[in-house]
Amino acid sequence: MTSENNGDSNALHLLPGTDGEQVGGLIIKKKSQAVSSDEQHVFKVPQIPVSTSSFGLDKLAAEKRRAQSSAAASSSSSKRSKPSSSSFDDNDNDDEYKNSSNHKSRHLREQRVETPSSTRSSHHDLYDKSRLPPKNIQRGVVYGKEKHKQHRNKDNKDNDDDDRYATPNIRGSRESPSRAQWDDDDFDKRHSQWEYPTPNDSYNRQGYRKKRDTDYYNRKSNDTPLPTPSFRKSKRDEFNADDDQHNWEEEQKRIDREWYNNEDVVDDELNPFSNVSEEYTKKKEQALELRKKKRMSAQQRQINQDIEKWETNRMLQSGIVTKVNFQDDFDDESESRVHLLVTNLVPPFLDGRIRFTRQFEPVIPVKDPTSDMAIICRKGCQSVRKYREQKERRLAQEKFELGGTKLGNILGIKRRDEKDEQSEDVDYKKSQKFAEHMQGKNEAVSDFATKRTIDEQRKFLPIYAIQEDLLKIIRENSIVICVGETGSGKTTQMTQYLHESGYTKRGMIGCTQPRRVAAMSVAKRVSEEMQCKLGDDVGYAIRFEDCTSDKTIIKYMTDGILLRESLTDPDLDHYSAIIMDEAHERSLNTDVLFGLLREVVSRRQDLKLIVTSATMDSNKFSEFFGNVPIFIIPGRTFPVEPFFSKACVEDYVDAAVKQSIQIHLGAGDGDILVFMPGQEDIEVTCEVIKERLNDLEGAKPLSILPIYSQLPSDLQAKIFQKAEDGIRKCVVATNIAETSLTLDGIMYVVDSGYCKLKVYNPRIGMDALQIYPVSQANANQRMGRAGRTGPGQCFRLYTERNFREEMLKTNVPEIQRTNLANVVLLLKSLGIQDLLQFHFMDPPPQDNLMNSMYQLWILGALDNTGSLTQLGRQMVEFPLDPAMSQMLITSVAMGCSSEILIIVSMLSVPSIFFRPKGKEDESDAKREKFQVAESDHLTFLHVYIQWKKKWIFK
Ligand SMILES: Nc1ncnc2c1ncn2[C@@H]1O[C@H](COP(=O)(O)OP(=O)(O)OP(=O)(O)O)[C@@H](O)[C@H]1O
Repeated sequence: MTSENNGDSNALHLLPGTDGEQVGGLIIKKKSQAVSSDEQHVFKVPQIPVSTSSFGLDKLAAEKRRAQSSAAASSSSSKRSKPSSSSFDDNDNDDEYKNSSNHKSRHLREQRVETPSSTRSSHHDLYDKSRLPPKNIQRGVVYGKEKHKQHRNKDNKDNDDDDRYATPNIRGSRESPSRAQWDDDDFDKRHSQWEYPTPNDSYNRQGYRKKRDTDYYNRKSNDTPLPTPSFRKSKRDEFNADDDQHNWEEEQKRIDREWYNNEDVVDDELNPFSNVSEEYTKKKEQALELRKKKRMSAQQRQINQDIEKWETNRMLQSGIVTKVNFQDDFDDESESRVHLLVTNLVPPFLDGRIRFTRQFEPVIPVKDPTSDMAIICRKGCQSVRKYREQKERRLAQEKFELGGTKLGNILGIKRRDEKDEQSEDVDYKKSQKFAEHMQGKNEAVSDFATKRTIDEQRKFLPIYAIQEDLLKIIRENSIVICVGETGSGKTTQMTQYLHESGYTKRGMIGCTQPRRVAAMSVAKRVSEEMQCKLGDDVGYAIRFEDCTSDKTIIKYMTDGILLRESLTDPDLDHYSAIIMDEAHERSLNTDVLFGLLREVVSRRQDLKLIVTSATMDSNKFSEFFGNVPIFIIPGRTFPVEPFFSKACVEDYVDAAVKQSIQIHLGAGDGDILVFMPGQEDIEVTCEVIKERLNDLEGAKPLSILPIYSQLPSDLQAKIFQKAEDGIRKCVVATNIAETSLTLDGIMYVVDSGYCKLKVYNPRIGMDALQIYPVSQANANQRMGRAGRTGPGQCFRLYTERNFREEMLKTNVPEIQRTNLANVVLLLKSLGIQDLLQFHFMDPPPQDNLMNSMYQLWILGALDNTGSLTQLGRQMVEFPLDPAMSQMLITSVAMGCSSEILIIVSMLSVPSIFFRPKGKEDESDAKREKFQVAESDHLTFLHVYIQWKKKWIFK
């Protein structure tokens, strides 16, 4: 087009201005004027609005205008004659073009003669609708709105700039906006847009339609072909009366208004909602949505949610969708993500290059993990499980007990008799006064004890016969291993023999025991034999309880106490002789004491060390101490007959109950001692025995007594007392009654074959109490509790094959299976820097040792070289776990030592909260009153403070 224009004067298109004289519109300059030939062509952004046609229609229009003006000059009447379709179109288009600039004002509709139409117009339709009954009118309006909406929505997709690009109407004979023509406008009916001469890119249906409609309504009357008779005119003629005509006109106006309100209103001025902002509309829509939602009932909402969930689930299941709310999940993930910086801090002295022990592999306290007994103890006892479930159910039922409630009163359900409960109440404050209970003289039960004097009883013991030989060998050797049957008199008699031989003139005779109860009960027995008050010549010392005095010459104590004493008195100068009793138990402290005492004896020639042991360990002990002599005490006090189970017992509680009842009902006089692994087993056994005896008619009464370490001391002491009215006693105990304990009257022992052992788990750094089969040595010790004051029987709830093939000969030493933090701290404080140089009878495994050292390093007790720090040195002084002693020391700097002291003290004794059987709920409720939500430790402190307040008040 540009090349054409270059040499043509017509290339300068001057469009006429609005007043005719003024040149207006777009002026397209010749290219030669605009740019020099050598200048490079630069495309410019087209000016909008531009009314020129890219197809040269503007030029065509100009030509036509010229032709028109000349034709008009020749014949003015030709204007009125029916033009050819093309000329009419062009003329029409031209007018529209002229009016396009002020088209806004054209939308005001005036009443005028309607263009006749071959088909019914929309206006006509509306008129018809107005004549319908009101119901139909309303329906019709609604229908019209909807229909119109559809059109509008369709049209809105198109360009809105139709006013700017007001394309001339070139539709030939379609001059009437009739319904038929409206329908014909449908683009689908066209073959192509290009069928029409103006393929204006801004052309669109709406624009076209609006243009056409507005043109139609605003066209001057003389633009309408006159010869066509007016439809309205003919209608109006039908009204004869003036009133009718007036009504008709009013009705027409109303229809018109309605039409404007409902039809395609293109002018914003007429649109009452044109000034409404989008924001307002949005708000309104949201409010409407909300209202809709609110109206939905909760039930319906839930149903909808469920349906939605179900659909999502189906979609996921079918595999169409693999993930829903991926973005949400992602957000949640990012919100909950926590960045952790994990630093593996290892002290230099634990870098793996240094060896600390000769024992590298951990030791499992079972001979064969696939053996029957090992599997049974892993599975746990069925009776215990069942009882636990029943108990929980019963407690749940009790919670919903109706007695005492309003509903219960209505139904006539009475509350349980509170008086009965009160009468069962025990004064639990007295419970911890163990020593008081041990002060009174134990009443003899057996013939052996009742019919013989103490002297006679002593002389009856196997050890009495070899007294001189024993004393001789002790005199000649610093260390002697003494082996003898259970009950032969090692624990009670040797101390007295040494005293009688004059060893107490140079110092005390100390006797260590692995268990507290044993230390107390044996001291009590010896004090009786020596006819002195417990704590005077004969006393005992256990943690937190020292029952000795300046006069004490024979001191029974736990091995931990002697170990502590070795810290302050490394050569144990207070002692002239030390008996390490029950050495085969291989407690942690005993093993450490072995190493220490070995050194002490080498330094002190006057110190005598006697180690008592079961037969199996004697050689090992002898070798450890340098092939020292082994002294064997021949014979036993009374025979004990062992009975093995014929088949392997799975439910040891049930078997023990049956065996105990059988003994009680069928066997001769004598008390029963049942060995169980733990507290829960004991409780269940006691309960089931009681239940079954109650069910039996004519069964003799039985005094059932439990004993375990967490039981208050007064209840523990009950096992040493004679049962009321001389009825049979049945003691159900853990292995705390296994060694050194003499319960007068025990003739029958029932051994479950299992015990609980503390086993250290290096992965979690903690000790755990787990059930394991006992060793043969333990089984013999258990059997030995019978036959001390008379012949006895031992019922073993395992087969002989179990005993021989599945049980270890002796215990796995505690040093090989527990946390060693305290031991390491102790050894370091004793100056043993290199643990390899310490003489362990059985060295601890590498993992246990390393973990314990790491724990101490974390607590600040060891430095980077593995040496004891100042803090570590202070920590050794406390008979506490390293963590607790560190807490206590740190509290001084933080000014809260009095509070921490209380907490640590309460943590170091058996639990202060006692849950009596059958009163667990009551006990828990009382405990809750003291509960401090933040911490159990603060709960302890709170309990103490409350107790102190009450005590001061009293
Ligand atoms: N409280 C007691 N009542 C009656 N007799 C007792 C009592 N204590 C000990 N005896 C008697 O003393 C004996 C020796 O007991 P002792 O504890 O010294 O034996 P032991 O050889 O140490 O046995 P174990 O190795 O089992 O500890 C018992 O067999 C028993 O006859």
